[in-house]
Amino acid sequence: MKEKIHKTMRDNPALRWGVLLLSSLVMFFNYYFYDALSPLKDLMQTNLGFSSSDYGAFMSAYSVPNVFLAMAVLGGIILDKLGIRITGTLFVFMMALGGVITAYGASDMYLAGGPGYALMNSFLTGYSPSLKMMYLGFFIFGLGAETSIVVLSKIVVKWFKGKELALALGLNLAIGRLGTALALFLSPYLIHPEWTNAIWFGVLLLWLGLLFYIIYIFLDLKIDKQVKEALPESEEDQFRWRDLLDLITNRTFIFITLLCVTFYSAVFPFVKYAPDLLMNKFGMERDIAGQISSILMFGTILLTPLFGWIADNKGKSATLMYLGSALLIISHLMFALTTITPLLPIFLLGVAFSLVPAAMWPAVTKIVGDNKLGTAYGFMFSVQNIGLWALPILVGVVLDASNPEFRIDLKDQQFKEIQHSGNFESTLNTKSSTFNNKDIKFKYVVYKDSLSGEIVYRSYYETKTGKDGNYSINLKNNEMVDFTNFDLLQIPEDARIFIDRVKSPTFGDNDTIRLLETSKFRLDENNQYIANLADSGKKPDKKNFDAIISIKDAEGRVIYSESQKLYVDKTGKTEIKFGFGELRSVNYDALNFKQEKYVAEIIEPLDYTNAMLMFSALGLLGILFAFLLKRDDKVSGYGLEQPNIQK
Ligand SMILES: NCCCC[C@H](NC(=O)[C@@H](N)CCCCN)C(=O)O
Repeated sequence: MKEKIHKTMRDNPALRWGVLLLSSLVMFFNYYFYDALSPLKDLMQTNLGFSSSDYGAFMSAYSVPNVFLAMAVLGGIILDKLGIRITGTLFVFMMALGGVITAYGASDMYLAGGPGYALMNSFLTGYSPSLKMMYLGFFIFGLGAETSIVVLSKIVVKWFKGKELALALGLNLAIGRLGTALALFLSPYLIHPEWTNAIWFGVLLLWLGLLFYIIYIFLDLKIDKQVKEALPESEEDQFRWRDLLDLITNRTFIFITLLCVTFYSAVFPFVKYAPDLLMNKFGMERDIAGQISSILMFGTILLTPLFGWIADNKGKSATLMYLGSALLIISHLMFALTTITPLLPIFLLGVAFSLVPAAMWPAVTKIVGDNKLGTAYGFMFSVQNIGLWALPILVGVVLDASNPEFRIDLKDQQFKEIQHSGNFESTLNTKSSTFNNKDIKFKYVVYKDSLSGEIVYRSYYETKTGKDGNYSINLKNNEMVDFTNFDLLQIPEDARIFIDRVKSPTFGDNDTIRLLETSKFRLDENNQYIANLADSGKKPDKKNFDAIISIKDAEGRVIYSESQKLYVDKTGKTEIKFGFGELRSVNYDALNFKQEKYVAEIIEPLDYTNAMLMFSALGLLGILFAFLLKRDDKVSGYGLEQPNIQK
């Protein structure tokens, strides 16, 4: 008798791949937010008063629920009981909520005593209210994020089992990793005019993720109806405590789990510090540091499928993991002990981060079998999170201990002298010789007062150190002003405003067209000014255009200049809001400092040597577990060196 074939939505390729796209985008947003704050470490230090230890503690909050509440395991059990729709919505919502709380904890509204500030200020008073609120936010985000990864993987399995499952899971992970890469790349560009915009953008993506998940729910409802009619309910991949017991008594599984925790602890927490390492050790600009860090992730997107193919078709998974662990040590040691171009260790790390995951996750299926896979991954995630929790804290503590005096608080007298002469001399106070005879970059920050921590002026300087780490600089030659409080500018009566249209995004000074030059302007109380371009007869050809707006004194010296996108209406009017664009330069002497009111500090580059040695030591542990795994495989006969695809 001919068997009746039930076609379901799974058999429609467009729908199946559409579901993959939806779930992968949620994964993308999850990974994006996880690393959106990594290029902002120094901004949390200057704007929120974080130390490196505070930053590390905040970053590790993600893993607290997964370690102490074993959320990755518990989430799996909840998923079995409540199903994909309720569990997924709950946990994706937690991510989005956690994102809002994190961003709120850094916002001006909160810092000005907004809701929750007093409460957070009432306990553990040694820690700032911002740190506590942001910790809570990242905790809730982590609570949602790890279980969401389990739910999203389950969705992919649901739609692709018996079809292109390996490819779909690979793409799902690749798109997630793209999220990390893009966060590292994009966040440095989103800090203007307000640095917290980079966090809020990540929050926006998380809510978009929730919307996509809700759209998916309708498809899930429909397919469940179809599958119920077609097939009896499968119990095989449900969580069972007995499976967990089997797993933790399996030596090979324990070795691969230990490799998982040591390996991932030397990568994900490293990424949290990578942009800051590049800015401090190599004096890079934030955007370049973000771009170079993101190469690591972009590289894995290309290389992981390649190594996955090798493991599938040629085998040698245990050897690949061994090799990956060795590369990890080499790369971290390069960062710790050499000043070789960071592109090389980043590239090696990218290869390592492709080799190990490509070989590891499929190898688990050989050790535990398909029906225990959910439990095995949940357990591995929970153990892995111990490393993701401990390492950021440890690295932060090591950084603070190795750089006890990297902030130089300027005494009143020194501040006055700088106001007068601009000159500043010092010697870098580190124990290593990393900063001798080297181009370094440091930051100069002036705060309104020590209590509010409100920044008046912040700029970056480059100089060369001598053989003992000594350096001198003229702080009034502001090389790159990052922020200034426009309200404090003293604008002379005879000042002129200039509006120049930027012709191309990669402009030089000759690539601009002057649209307006006038001395007849008045700024209102919000520093706004409405200009009429029709008066000058040079209306731009577009409604929205990139402009440089500058204020110069009668001698033509720039007092203030920033880039902004302007909008011109039909009548030629355009509204300029000073202080909202990307700052280009400010004249230090025009800042109306009242000397007795301000406090200032120099922030020197951090010495990362010890922190990187710690990552290298983790790599060493990884190679030990990879060796034990490879040796054990010969005895246990799981065939980790055999191709995954049996011909
Ligand atoms: N099928 C398992 C895929 C795991 C991929 C792995 N992700 C993790 O291990 C997560 N527990 C941690 C993610 C933290 C960053 N969002 C990966 O290689 O990304």
